[in-house]
Amino acid sequence: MILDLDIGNTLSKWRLKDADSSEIRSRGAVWTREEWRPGADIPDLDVVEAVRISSVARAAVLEETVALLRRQVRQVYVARSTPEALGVVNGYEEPGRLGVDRWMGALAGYQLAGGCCAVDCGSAITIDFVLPGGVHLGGFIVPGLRLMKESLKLGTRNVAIDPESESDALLEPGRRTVDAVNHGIYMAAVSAINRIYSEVCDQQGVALPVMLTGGDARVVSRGVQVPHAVWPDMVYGGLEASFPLTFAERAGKMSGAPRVPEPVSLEKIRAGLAFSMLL
Ligand SMILES: Nc1ncnc2c1ncn2[C@@H]1O[C@H](COP(=O)(O)OP(=O)(O)O)[C@@H](O)[C@H]1O
Ligand SMILES: CC(C)(COP(=O)(O)O)[C@@H](O)C(=O)NCCC(=O)O
Ligand SMILES: [K+]
Repeated sequence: MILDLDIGNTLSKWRLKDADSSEIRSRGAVWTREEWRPGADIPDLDVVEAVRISSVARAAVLEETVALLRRQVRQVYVARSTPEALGVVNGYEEPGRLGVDRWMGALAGYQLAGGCCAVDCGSAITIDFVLPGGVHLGGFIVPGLRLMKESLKLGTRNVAIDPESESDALLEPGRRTVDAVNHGIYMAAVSAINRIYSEVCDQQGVALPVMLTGGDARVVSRGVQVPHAVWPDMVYGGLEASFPLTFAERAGKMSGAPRVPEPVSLEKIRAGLAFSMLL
């Protein structure tokens, strides 16, 4: 079995992948807000022959985790943001400072669709761009839905936006605090994504395929106007591409990769931007 770990600022996600059949056998998440207890809730390591890790937690947490895993698992691979990988050139002035979850997402997106806009809706919402030739432009970082809500300190942090709610309903002015907050932050997040996507495609003269991942991907998806795919395993896809272990992975296959819809034409994107400027 292969254990894939995606340690984020809010949740540490794991999945167990069968190295022979490529099937995902189990998955889970550990709430890791303030501190991550290495090893907690992680499946039985006896069956694990390799671990792949993407972590944006504090360095000490990662070190502790790796030390603990190394005692029981022979192969431990830790992803790092590098100046170049898999045909993608990191756009950061200091490539190592790009969040490794963003780098994994960008690599996975490029492997799947060529140039892409990779959006990760977690503690933060990150929006990264890779051009068809593999140039990563850098990206945008916006507070995530939960962070925005918490920062208001209005006691609404634990009332989540209903993932089934129509984005039209979320456009209406709220008539109680919880709705005003939920509708407000939702609009802040999706408006930012829609606008940023259009601006960058316009600047670069290319319509890019869009993919969304992260804990809030499903709800954010309802407000993203352009064609896009939701890809819960996008960060894991970057780990598979960076450290291919199975036959399928060596052939470039990432499990759970979605079909990515064709982007709308650049003319349409530009018309949309021009229209919003007139208002
Ligand atoms: N069941 C859930 N538990 C925790 N957070 C959830 C859940 N469902 C959706 N979320 C949202 O997902 C976010 C965490 O997403 P995730 O992509 O795992 O973040 P990170 O990578 O920053 O840890 C939370 O901030 C919250 O807004
Ligand atoms: C921006 C992030 C906090 C997002 O992390 P997440 O919301 O997935 O927990 C993370 O990618 C990070 O710590 N990045 C380093 C700074 C940067 O990417 O510029
Ligand atoms: K994120």
